[in-house]
Amino acid sequence: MISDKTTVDPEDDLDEEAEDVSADDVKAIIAFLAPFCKPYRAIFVLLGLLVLVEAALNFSFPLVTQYLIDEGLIKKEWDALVKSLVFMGLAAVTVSIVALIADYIYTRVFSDIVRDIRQHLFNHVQTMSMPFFHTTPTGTVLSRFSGDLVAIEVGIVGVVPLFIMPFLEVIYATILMFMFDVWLGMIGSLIFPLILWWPRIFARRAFTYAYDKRLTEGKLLGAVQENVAAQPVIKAFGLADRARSDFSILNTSWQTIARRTNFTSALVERTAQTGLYVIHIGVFALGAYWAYTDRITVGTIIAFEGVFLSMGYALTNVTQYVPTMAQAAGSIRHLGDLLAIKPTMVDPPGAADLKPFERAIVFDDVAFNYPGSSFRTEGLAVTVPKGSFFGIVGPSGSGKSTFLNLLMRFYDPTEGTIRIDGVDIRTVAQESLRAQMAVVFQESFLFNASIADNIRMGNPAATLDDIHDAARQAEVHDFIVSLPEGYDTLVGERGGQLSGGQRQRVAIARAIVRNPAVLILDEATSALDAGTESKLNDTLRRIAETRTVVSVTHRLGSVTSADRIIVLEHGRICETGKHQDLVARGGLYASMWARQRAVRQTDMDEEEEE
Ligand SMILES: Nc1ncnc2c1ncn2[C@@H]1O[C@H](COP(=O)(O)OP(=O)(O)OP(=O)(O)O)[C@@H](O)[C@H]1O
Repeated sequence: MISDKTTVDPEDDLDEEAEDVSADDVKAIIAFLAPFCKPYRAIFVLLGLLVLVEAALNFSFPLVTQYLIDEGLIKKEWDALVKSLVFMGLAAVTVSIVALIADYIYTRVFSDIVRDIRQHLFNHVQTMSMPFFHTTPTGTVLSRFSGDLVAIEVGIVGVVPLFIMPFLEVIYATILMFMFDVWLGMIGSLIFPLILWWPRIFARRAFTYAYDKRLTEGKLLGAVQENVAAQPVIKAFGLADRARSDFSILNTSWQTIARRTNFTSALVERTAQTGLYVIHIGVFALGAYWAYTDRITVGTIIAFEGVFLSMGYALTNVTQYVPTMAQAAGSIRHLGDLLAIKPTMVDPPGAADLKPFERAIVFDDVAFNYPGSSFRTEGLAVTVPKGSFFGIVGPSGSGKSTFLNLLMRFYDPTEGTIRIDGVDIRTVAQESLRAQMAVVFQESFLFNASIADNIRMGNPAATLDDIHDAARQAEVHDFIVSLPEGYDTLVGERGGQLSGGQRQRVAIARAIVRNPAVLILDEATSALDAGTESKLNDTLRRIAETRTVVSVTHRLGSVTSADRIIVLEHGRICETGKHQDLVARGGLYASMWARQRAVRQTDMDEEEEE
């Protein structure tokens, strides 16, 4: 089983060798698409029938043409003339109607299938555990939804008009050519090696260039993405000229590659067309001579001519579709790889819900290390009684957020257990565990929605009053009502329309409205000014009276009233106790406290001097 610790390789995004389709590729395409096509099988049967009707009518046209010319025009038989013209008229109308219905059906059904694949992929990503998101670059996941899905869409939307129909056309055209005249049929068949193999001389090179072009386009997009994200740094450090010149170098290299790619692609088409012309002239000259010497009829050479040309175009379509199918096959492989990744944090079969929190959270000699990381936390043995205010402090990188990751079961301990009211959290449904918790993360991520909606995400059942109340407690209500749109204000992408402190307070309101049994704060007040932080700390202390609060912080001032504080250093608990005890002990906590007080004193002195 592949676990979601496995990363999806971004290099897989492009398939240099994907200009051809092997039998395995075809099998893989069918195996992948079959479950998505299954719900539409009745429509596929109908589509197959329509395509066959269209093909059969197309097949009859050259035969009727031959009959019209030989019998109706050359022998001047009125009956034959009328019959063939009426048949042609009716057939043309029928073919047009049938083709139109088939077009409607296949475009509709294939867009349904692409929609289903996209939804399936999105649903799958929702099931992934946190290790997947920590180890897989965002761009890689995004490219599955953009480049790969587009390649699949282009591949499957083209399958009827660019593959199935031309393929049928090639079959019946070959039969007709031999029916008209075996020798002409044999000469006409020279078109197969010509169109199928000749362009391949250039096709490989064209494909390598196209691969280079896609790589360069990827780099260009990456450069634009980085540039937009880095605008504050670019402006502040005056890096615009450098950005322009870096981009221009990349853009010029794209232009060179694009020129080569487009010309080579044109060459591929041109060689096929030139070959077609050469054989066409040969066949036509020979046919004309044989018609002149009465070896074949005039109707035969004219009908043969039409069949030969349409077969040439059909073959060209099929050959040009092969690389499209190859790209789709590569993309299907990428999606298959992603879909094969299984979540690592799964609920055991029939896992019961965690009962409402009653007594205590216990870390029983827990140890953990991130996959592939040298950081290790161990010896975590703590008890957080219900209703307590629990502080976690320590230097940067000491493992504070890791403690929270374990508590929320984003990761499982490698040793020891975490129990809530005596129940190992690995044995209960994850959703029920997290339903009792609310978190304010270090990065206050807001969704691109209104402030009210962002707060409501904490609790979909919250009324407007609940939302206002939570915002009041988070010290952000006054600010929100001062905005022209109030609670309906859109916060922009990632909450970019708000300041860091405002975002943080909206995130705190989102956690409060959830009314959780356990409130988890990861540097929840880091972006706030001293005044707001102190008011918010009062709120958090009040909240802690009725529920459990686990707070990770650098600012020791926020945990002075904690019932218990643990001090982490290099992943281990080095001190534990209440604020006064820890200060009195004179260890790491005391020195951190002294440093923070000294900084605060200096700030206050400077303010007084001003
Ligand atoms: N997803 C991850 N994969 C691998 N290593 C990680 C991951 N997350 C954190 N680490 C590593 O684990 C160590 C502890 O990180 P953690 O975020 O728990 O520290 P912290 O005490 O919260 O730090 P800070 O105060 O700077 O937020 C760090 O060395 C970090 O590099």
